[in-house]
Amino acid sequence: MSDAKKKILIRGLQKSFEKRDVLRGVDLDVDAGRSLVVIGGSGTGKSVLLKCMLGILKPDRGTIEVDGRNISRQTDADRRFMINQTGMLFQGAALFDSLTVWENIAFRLIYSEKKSRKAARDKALDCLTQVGLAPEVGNLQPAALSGGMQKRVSLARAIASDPKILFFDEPTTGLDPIMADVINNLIVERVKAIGATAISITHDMASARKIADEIAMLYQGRIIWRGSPDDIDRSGNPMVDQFVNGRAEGPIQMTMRRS
Ligand SMILES: Nc1ncnc2c1ncn2[C@@H]1O[C@H](COP(=O)(O)OP(=O)(O)OP(=O)(O)O)[C@@H](O)[C@H]1O
Repeated sequence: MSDAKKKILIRGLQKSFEKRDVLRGVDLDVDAGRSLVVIGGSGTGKSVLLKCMLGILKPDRGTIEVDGRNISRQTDADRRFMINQTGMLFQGAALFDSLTVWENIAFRLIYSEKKSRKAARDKALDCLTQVGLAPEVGNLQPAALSGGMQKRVSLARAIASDPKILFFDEPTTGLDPIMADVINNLIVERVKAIGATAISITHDMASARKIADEIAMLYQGRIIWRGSPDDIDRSGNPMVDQFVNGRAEGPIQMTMRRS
């Protein structure tokens, strides 16, 4: 597929904070309808990369194109363009405690898309069913739910607007391995069902293997390897190998910063 057909095309992305160069020229792209997972150690800049794509952080240099439109200048129109086609599952589920479950799912439908409460509630309950929860759950407060149920609700909220792009930020953090697998399966199923393009960031390799069509590894501010989940165990890259196998010994040295 030529670059012009890419859903998201990132070239030469740089972002620094004071003296710390976090992104040093990231090149990354994803075809429409594919699922790309970015892996990398703690503090390598995965969240910074995600925030640049979401329009929360402005890159210092480089471009981010979505459907051929450069959104890296992050004008109000660029942000609206992204918000209108994006759903997001946040690391900590990030549900509003003061709203019921269905109101959380329907929030954007009511306040941004101006749907009636009835239409938004119907859609929210449908989304709840899609993530394997009974409609009655819609009337509960988020605090009454387990962590796994909260993630399901967060996924229901992410898909409620039928987004063309879905972002997943550490979707399995805080879940036991079995619930993590349930969430991974749901992500794969729902992303395929709505035909969205998905970008996830995680350091959970089990999750990456499950939800990715392609995995890219971020290290020292650049993408150092990219390939299919089947190829990652024979990447031939010592950094990838160390990360995938979770070894303390190897070329990647973890540094502890003292404040
Ligand atoms: N707004 C900011 N101001 C200053 N430094 C920041 C800011 N955001 C991120 N950083 C720094 O950028 C680096 C990368 O952070 P980031 O959160 O992207 O890492 P990460 O790969 O997502 O890590 P983790 O897996 O632990 O969440 C860190 O050193 C962090 O302190």
